[in-house]
Amino acid sequence: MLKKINVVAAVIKKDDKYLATQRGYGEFINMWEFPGGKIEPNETREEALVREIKEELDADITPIKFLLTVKYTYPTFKLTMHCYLCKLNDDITLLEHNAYAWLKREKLNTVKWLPADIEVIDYIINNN
Ligand SMILES: Nc1nc2c([nH]c(=O)n2[C@H]2C[C@H](O)[C@@H](COP(=O)(O)OP(=O)(O)OP(=O)(O)O)O2)c(=O)[nH]1
Repeated sequence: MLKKINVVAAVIKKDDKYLATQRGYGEFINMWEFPGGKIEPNETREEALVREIKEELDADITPIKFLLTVKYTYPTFKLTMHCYLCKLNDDITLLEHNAYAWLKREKLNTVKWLPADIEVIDYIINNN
């Protein structure tokens, strides 16, 4: 049995652009993602989102609405990722990532996303 990982991801939109961040460590280093991370026990998804963005980007966000849940099986784990549209209330400081980019909808495909994120990109392109 593959282990299961439950993650929240913040789709942060400012004007007509979306925030993409480039992983700075680990197995998927240099691939792009929506910032976020694992949900801890006794934490709501919204609480996990706010905590993770504070930890990773030193920024305060407000979750606005649930977008979609993506399920993806990696070679070593099964990922469930809950994605929320969020508003950024701060400037960001990269504490764990290598880089960030604000991408318009038509430029979302210009970075190398983690495989699970392709479905999120398709969702954004088709629902905005
Ligand atoms: N945050 C985030 N993780 C993603 C995305 N797409 C995707 O496949 N993942 C995977 C990569 C990681 O294996 C896992 C999330 O782990 P994480 O590394 O961000 O979580 P974390 O900070 O809580 O944990 P850790 O690395 O400190 O162990 O989900 C995404 O868009 N955002």
